[in-house]
Amino acid sequence: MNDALQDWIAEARWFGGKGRDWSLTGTRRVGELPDAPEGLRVAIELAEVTYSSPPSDDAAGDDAGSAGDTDLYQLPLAYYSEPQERLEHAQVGEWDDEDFGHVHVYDALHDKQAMALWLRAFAAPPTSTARGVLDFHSLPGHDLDLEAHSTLFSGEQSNSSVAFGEDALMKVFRKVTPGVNPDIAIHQVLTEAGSTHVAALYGWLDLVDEETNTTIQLAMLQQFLRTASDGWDLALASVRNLFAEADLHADEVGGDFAGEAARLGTALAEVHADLAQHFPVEHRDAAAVGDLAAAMEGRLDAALDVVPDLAPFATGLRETFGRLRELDGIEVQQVHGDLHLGQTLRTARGWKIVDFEGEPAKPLAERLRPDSVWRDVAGMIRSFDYAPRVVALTGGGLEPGAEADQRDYRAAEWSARNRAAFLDAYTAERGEELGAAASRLLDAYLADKVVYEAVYEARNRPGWISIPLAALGEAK
Ligand SMILES: Nc1ncnc2c1ncn2[C@@H]1O[C@H](COP(=O)(O)OP(=O)(O)O)[C@@H](O)[C@H]1O
Ligand SMILES: O=P(O)(O)O[C@H]1O[C@H](CO)[C@@H](O[C@H]2O[C@H](CO)[C@@H](O)[C@H](O)[C@H]2O)[C@H](O)[C@H]1O
Repeated sequence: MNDALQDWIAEARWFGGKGRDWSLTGTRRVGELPDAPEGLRVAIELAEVTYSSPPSDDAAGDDAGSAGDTDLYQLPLAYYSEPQERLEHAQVGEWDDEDFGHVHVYDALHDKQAMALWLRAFAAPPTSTARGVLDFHSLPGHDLDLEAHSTLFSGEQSNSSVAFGEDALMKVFRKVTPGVNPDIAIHQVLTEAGSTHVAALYGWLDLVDEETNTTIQLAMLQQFLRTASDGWDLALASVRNLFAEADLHADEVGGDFAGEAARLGTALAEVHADLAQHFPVEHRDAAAVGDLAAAMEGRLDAALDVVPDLAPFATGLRETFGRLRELDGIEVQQVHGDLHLGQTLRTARGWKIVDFEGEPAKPLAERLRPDSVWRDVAGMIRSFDYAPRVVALTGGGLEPGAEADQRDYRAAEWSARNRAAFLDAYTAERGEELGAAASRLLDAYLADKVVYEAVYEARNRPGWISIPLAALGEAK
């Protein structure tokens, strides 16, 4: 196998197999972009990664699989006959290619020349492409700016996003699976329903894979919310303002977030209503709710192996999950599935919610399964708990002379204030009170999310493991 390609995948921030033993067991060229200039070929490869060991554990929502499992990753590559100095930072390697001869290979997403081919293909879908069938779809109602230059986003992402000028944003899905991509399906439905809470979908790219007789959704093109502010950043700024004025209450400080939290609650309720109208709403009977409780208990069992510090909270958590068994049944529908403040963008025209892919580590079938709306509500509420704790942990904004316990008091006040504003607005928009059954469900989803976070932090940000543990300690 191609060692350069394997090394490059291993280092990529979107590669989800880090920390496991794996190897590149195959690459398949599934499509070539038409109309490349002389000296350049641009192709999409599917790389098959095979794991040689099971994951070290199997905890809380992390479906890393077992030995022998494979994942497919999408690699758009630019093949140049001559080296490209301007693309040195995006170099994959240099080798003899069966079709293209001796080539200098670069990550195509960094290359403005290569990305222009994608944009043109969306604007005027080619009838066929060399190898495989790359099927470019465009929704009516938006003329793409074909002069726009591409810029690759640099954030920590599980996929790769490329902005085209100020006009459009293309998200290239990295780990791909045959079948419907929920991000595309949900954006399409919400765009066509006229929702004001998502970035409008402009188009998407399917691979009609003749070898396996399946369709794989490769990329999504949507409205670029260029001037939007990230909800997480806004929340942190609000907390810092509060900490800098330790004598004042959250509602007395400039930058109070409660109005935004309420608008977020309304936006989420509107999105849930649109999703309920356009995707199936199902009833889960008491037995199915028992299965939900059992799944949460199972995730806790697995999490205890990874985070032994969860042990003192296990009995209380089991009681919270067990109380689900007293419910007669619940309604489920299409939801976001992985909602937190980092998935929200504040624009001049209100809040937008992004990334409807669900938890990327979960298998596709699970991500498409209807779930309770309270999963999304719980996700946001956990974010309101995280924000002040993160500011405190990272030493943010404590006024000289202020006591840490005063700051902790303020932190709890900030979380409670925004949780209440969000929840009140959410239930008001749905036209219902938070009844006993909903409250029980919300508590269970909150507990399930904290358990998930303990594992997530242990694996990814051990310095932050105190955040979910402290939340559990205070709830005890
Ligand atoms: N339409 C958009 N306009 C501007 N920024 C966006 C848009 N959609 C997402 N983003 C930002 O791009 C980043 C990655 O988006 P996301 O959909 O969460 O990708 P991933 O699936 O890789 O996690 C986030 O910081 C998000 O705020
Ligand atoms: O954005 P992703 O879909 O990859 O979600 C994962 O990473 C999130 C962190 O970026 C993580 O969220 C947790 O930390 C957030 C602050 O960084 C906080 O706002 C969330 O409430 C908290 O759950 C998320 O759990 C994980 O799935």
